[in-house]
Amino acid sequence: MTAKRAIGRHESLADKIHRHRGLLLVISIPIVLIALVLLLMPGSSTSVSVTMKSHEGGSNSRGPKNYAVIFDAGSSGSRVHVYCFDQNLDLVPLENELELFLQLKPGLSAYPNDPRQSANSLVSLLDKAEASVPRELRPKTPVRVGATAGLRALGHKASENILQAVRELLKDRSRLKTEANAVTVLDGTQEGSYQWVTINYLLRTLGKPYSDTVGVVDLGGGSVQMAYAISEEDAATAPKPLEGEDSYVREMYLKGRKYFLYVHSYLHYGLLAARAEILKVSEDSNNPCIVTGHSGTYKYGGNAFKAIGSSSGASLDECRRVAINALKVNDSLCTHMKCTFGGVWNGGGGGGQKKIFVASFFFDRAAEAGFVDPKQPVAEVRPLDFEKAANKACNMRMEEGKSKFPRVEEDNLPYLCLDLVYQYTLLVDGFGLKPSQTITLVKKVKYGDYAVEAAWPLGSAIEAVSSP
Ligand SMILES: O=c1[nH]cnc2c1ncn2[C@@H]1O[C@H](COP(=O)(O)OP(=O)(O)O)[C@@H](O)[C@H]1O
Ligand SMILES: [Ca+2]
Repeated sequence: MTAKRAIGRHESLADKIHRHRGLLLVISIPIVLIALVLLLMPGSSTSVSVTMKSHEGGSNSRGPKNYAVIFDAGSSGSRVHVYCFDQNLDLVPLENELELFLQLKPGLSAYPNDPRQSANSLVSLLDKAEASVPRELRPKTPVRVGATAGLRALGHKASENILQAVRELLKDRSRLKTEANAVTVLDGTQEGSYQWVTINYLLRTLGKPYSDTVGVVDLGGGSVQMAYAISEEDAATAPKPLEGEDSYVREMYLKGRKYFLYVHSYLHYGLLAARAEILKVSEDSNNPCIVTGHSGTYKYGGNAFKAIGSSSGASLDECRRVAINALKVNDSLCTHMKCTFGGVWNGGGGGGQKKIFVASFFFDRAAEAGFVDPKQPVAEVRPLDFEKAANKACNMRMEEGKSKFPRVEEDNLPYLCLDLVYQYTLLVDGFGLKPSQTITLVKKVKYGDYAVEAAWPLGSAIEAVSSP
């Protein structure tokens, strides 16, 4: 025994390798095979953006509670979400809600020439978010800032200056942990996949077969995303993306299952960007989408557009035609099996798109138009509800607005016909939904006794607390 131990202690590395060669061979064969498969995979898909391990064994080496602070630097406003997860990656309450959620307007991109002021617009959110994390956990708590369409559209130099100012703000003012790449412009497919993770996490469909998951649409101010899980066979036939675009399919491991996620983000097709596209068409004259009695200018992305209603009234049909043109639905660019619009592959449909959860401006406008209850977290509607409301909005005069649509914000009233027509057109002509198909408009998703905002930052938080 003693002799053996003595030998073991003085064994050289070469001896060890020799002694364990059988074991090493067994371990290395699958590693080499996996590496080969990864190398040979077609260029149509990128792998793992959100890795969420199954935590059944409670193998998380961190403390019992993990906080994450995620800033959503959206084109129309900035928001912060603070979440707290237990070891099983379940959300646990912070005080009496499952998240801290705060928001303000305008967004970072409203200060294109003043990076410091842009970054400082986050101070009040940062201070309150940090205060909600227990003092001793702050240095272990990741903070991320994800900017979306607003900074994407601003161009590289201006947006990088703003992000740098935000990095400095976090360093100077906060004790939260900033990982490398914590402050970035999210690419559109990342934003779409986080949104899909958020909603399916809250619905507890992650880990189930892909056809039990739900698809998501997120209509922001600057861009719109669609994401849904597809079969491995469909993923294999994904066309190559257009030049300069991200690939169509992301592979993700979530709760022990591999998903092939079709995801696409359409930059410049967000609701506020679409208003500009639609107003451009009429230049200095009347626009068929603007409510009668309004004459003004619409500002977007540093440009101003005339927004003048015709004295004979807005027209649903004419406005539809302009919106369809703006979407480039019948674009000759479509070289794939089937396209949505603008030459983009539609993902092939299938089980992961049977149920669609539609978020952000879809919910907000439906609430303002009065066909969903803003106090409810979700509402089941059909695209034709948008058309019906559009018909009413396009046929009113400005002075009737308050009585016909009491919930509409004053600034939105001249554009209510335009917004509702665009939303209907996007769903039906763009994404190819039937006007009568039931879809779920979502603001929040019920999770146990609570309701959580249906927004991409939760997907990012899940990644932040589950990555090594
Ligand atoms: O966390 C959220 N909860 C509810 N609504 C949200 C949340 N985040 C964004 N929104 C909604 O998204 C819309 C604005 O989109 P945003 O400013 O994020 O544009 P972007 O995504 O194109 O950058 C608004 O209707 C806003 O209310
Ligand atoms: Ca957004």
